Amino acid sequence: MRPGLHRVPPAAGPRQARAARERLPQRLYAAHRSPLSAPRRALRLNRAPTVTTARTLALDVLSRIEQDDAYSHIALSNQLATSELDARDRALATELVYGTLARQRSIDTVLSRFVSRKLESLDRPVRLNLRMATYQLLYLDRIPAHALVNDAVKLVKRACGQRTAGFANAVLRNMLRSKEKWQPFEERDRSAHPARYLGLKYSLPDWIARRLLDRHGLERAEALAEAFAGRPPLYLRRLQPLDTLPEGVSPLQAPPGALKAESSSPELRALLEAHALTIQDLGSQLIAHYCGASPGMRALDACCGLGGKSLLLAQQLGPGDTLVACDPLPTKLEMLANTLADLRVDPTVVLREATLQELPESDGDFDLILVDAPCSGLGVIRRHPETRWRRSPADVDALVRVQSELLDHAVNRLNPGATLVYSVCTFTREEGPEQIERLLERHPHLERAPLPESGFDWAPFVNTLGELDLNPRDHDCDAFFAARLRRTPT
Ligand SMILES: C[S@@+](CC[C@H](N)C(=O)[O-])C[C@H]1O[C@@H](n2cnc3c(N)ncnc32)[C@H](O)[C@@H]1O
Repeated sequence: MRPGLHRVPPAAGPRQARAARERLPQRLYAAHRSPLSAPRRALRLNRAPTVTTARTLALDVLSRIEQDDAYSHIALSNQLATSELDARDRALATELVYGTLARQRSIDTVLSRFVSRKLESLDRPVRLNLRMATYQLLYLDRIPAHALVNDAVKLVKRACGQRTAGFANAVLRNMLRSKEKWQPFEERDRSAHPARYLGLKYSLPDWIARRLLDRHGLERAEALAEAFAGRPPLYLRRLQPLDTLPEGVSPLQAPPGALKAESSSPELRALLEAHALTIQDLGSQLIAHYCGASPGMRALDACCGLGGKSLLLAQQLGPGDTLVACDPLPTKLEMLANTLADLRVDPTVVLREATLQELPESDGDFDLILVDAPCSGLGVIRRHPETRWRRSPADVDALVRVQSELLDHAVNRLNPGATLVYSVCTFTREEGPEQIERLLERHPHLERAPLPESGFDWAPFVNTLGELDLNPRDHDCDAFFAARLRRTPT
């Protein structure tokens, strides 16, 4: 272990710790599991295909996501790690997984016009094959239609036999002949039933479409829904000085150290492995800068997770300073410890395996606290498209309660004049601006804090209250909300 890095054992006994953790519903809590805890189970298709192709790999991943509640990015990266597909096929498999998940509602609407039974009653390999083939027909024009239909039918035959393959063939050939039925939404719904229109066109559950409409009105909600349906760029952050950047990687104007890559490459993967670079969305980088950490501060990253933001805070603090990074999930802290061990950072970093509620008094109070709270995650649905089908309005309500409890605990640990930054990767009003309004009402000694001196212009990223309000349409990054508050000096 490097000097300056202290791993601290859990603060509370197992029963106490479990009780604190149980305040967050297990399903939502697990949504932040680290890649290390991904289940590595065997293929579940009826018969294992003999040769792995982009489509068989994508189907296997889709099957795990549906059957095991796996997370798309984890299931896909596990499969790609053990496959020998070339770069082109890896890209196609990735496109098929994310596209089929992201467009699922639109796909199923069209597909069900050609299948007389309920789609849920079809065997999984048939349903997933039909879904993936429909995705390619509706949204990808570079793959010849007849070739992809033949391929889908062959895969159904291998998984379910000749008779079912005949059924899949009939469905897809019928679809090929009836292009007039390929539009999932009705144009007239745009004004009459805007939530359904957005939901069917951009493949969102109605309740999420309604949240966008309530907050932004139809024009802007549609622009945002369209942006959320796209694929996200690959953003990186420089962790260590580099003489040259890999091909296809270029620096952004702001914030400092932010990079954008055209695609992955072996050279890039080697730099990530060596912790010279890290993958981090532009929005997440901006939030870390928005904290305004500087030498002389005692800082707390209260929900540090894998430590995307802790690393930047650690790089901004000085020798003799302390950063406490706290999270109840040990696998995440282990990954953060591994990264920190490869970096030169000045402050002492204390990794605390605990909930914020369990953080011992002896850790003291802080000049800066970041609460990057568990949230509905709707701002990152481009990266985790299955999230939109797994969340419900009741989850948002439960998370709002968890967030306000975390914030109240954080407020109690602020030194006079200290800064509190609250952030979430979602766009619901309740988890964002309303959470802050209620916090300010509950704690009269809190006030809004000015923007930090970060060496770049904050204007493109903040609203009139100085809150970070990021989205894929205006900023080409995930949707994040963050607010910066200050405890009054006395
Ligand atoms: C949005 S994620 C944090 C992401 C992280 N800050 C980053 O930049 O990579 C929220 C984190 O909160 C943690 N968490 C959940 N309940 C918590 C609690 N009561 N106290 C502290 N952390 C909690 C989860 O384990 C999860 O890692």
